[in-house]
Amino acid sequence: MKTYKIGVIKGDGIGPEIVDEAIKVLDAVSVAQGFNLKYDEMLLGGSAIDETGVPLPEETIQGVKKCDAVLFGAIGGPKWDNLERHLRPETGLLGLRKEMGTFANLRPAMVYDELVNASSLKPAVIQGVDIMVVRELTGGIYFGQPRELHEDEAFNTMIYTKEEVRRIAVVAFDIAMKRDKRICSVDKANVLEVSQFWREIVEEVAKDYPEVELSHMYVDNAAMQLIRDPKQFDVILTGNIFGDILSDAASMLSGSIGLLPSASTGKGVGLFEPIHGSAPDIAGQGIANPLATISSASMMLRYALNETVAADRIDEAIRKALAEGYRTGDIGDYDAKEICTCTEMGDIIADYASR
Ligand SMILES: NC(=O)C1=CN([C@@H]2O[C@H](COP(=O)(O)OP(=O)(O)OC[C@H]3O[C@@H](n4cnc5c(N)ncnc54)[C@H](O)[C@@H]3O)[C@@H](O)[C@H]2O)C=CC1
Ligand SMILES: CC(C)CC(=O)C(=O)O
Ligand SMILES: [Mg+2]
Repeated sequence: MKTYKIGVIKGDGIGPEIVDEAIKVLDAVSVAQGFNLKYDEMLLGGSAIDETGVPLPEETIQGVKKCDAVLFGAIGGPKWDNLERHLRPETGLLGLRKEMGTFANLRPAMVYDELVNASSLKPAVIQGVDIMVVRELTGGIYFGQPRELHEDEAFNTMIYTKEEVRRIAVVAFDIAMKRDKRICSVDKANVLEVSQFWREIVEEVAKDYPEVELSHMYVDNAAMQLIRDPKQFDVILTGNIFGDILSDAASMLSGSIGLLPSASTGKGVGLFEPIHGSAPDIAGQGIANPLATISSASMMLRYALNETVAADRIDEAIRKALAEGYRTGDIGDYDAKEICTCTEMGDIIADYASR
């Protein structure tokens, strides 16, 4: 029987709760589909600081390299807020992404038909929304040097090399070729030189994809257009910080940030994680929505392990649960038959996915 080695990083806050549910679902589909998953748990973020003194232990850096894919929850929280920057949990995640070379963060923003009433936007505006945000993940202002914090001033650097822009643009164009063949590249080229540079390179790459329609949009307008008329977008190609912000905004089309998954791919092993953070405000209460993480596990099966039938089973199980009115509290105001805990939602998806 085929066996895959999965790195598991539960993290902090709601991380352990939501990852446990994703594992439950993975176990159910792997039995149903006849393959084995072997899990190797690793530390990152706040829990790593507590146990080892650093947010990204060497053991984790080495451990992920030996896996077929890595499933990740989320890190961070107020407990670690007063540490110096290089010791903060988030630094560990940035470091891990860099170490793994996962420069392409794919963040689908889709609206489930079953949840068209879950958004504060009109159903006519959001029904059928299916956007793929392609976010550059290992460059830009989150990584640029110099970066310094002093008493009287502080600064960061937004920097992109030609190769960094080219390779993420290629990913976006390749994805667009399998979709509606439309890319909107989002930047701030009216103000930032780095965005002018970004545009020029994206235009260069576009020459190799004559079938793809390329447009450009400033990020402030893009934030507005996402809410005004999201269906105008197919693939959104953008940099690290803009993609981070726009994908959180796009989650409100779907109804909750607790629904949207992501896949980070690039040079080797992929990292699969929900787009949200560790939600310390609801951690430990059993009310987190595990669907974003369960969907991330589905992306892992599809993109990293090529287990497409198992991934389809999970996606269908999620739709079925939503269609039958099962809701966690974050989407509980809309067409709910039953409000579920995090664990109950995991049980339902695992059950449906295994049938
Ligand atoms: N990938 C990661 O590990 C990320 C970590 N963070 C970290 O997470 C911590 C909290 O950050 P926030 O800005 O509050 O963002 P957040 O995404 O953790 O939470 C924002 C809001 O969404 C809600 N929420 C998030 N996930 C949910 C889920 N699955 N089900 C139901 N509700 C959910 C939270 O309760 C909160 O009200 C910080 O330490 C931050 O640095 C933030 C973003 C990404
Ligand atoms: C916590 C940060 C390192 C990143 C972030 O917010 C994200 O990737 O969504
Ligand atoms: Mg974010």
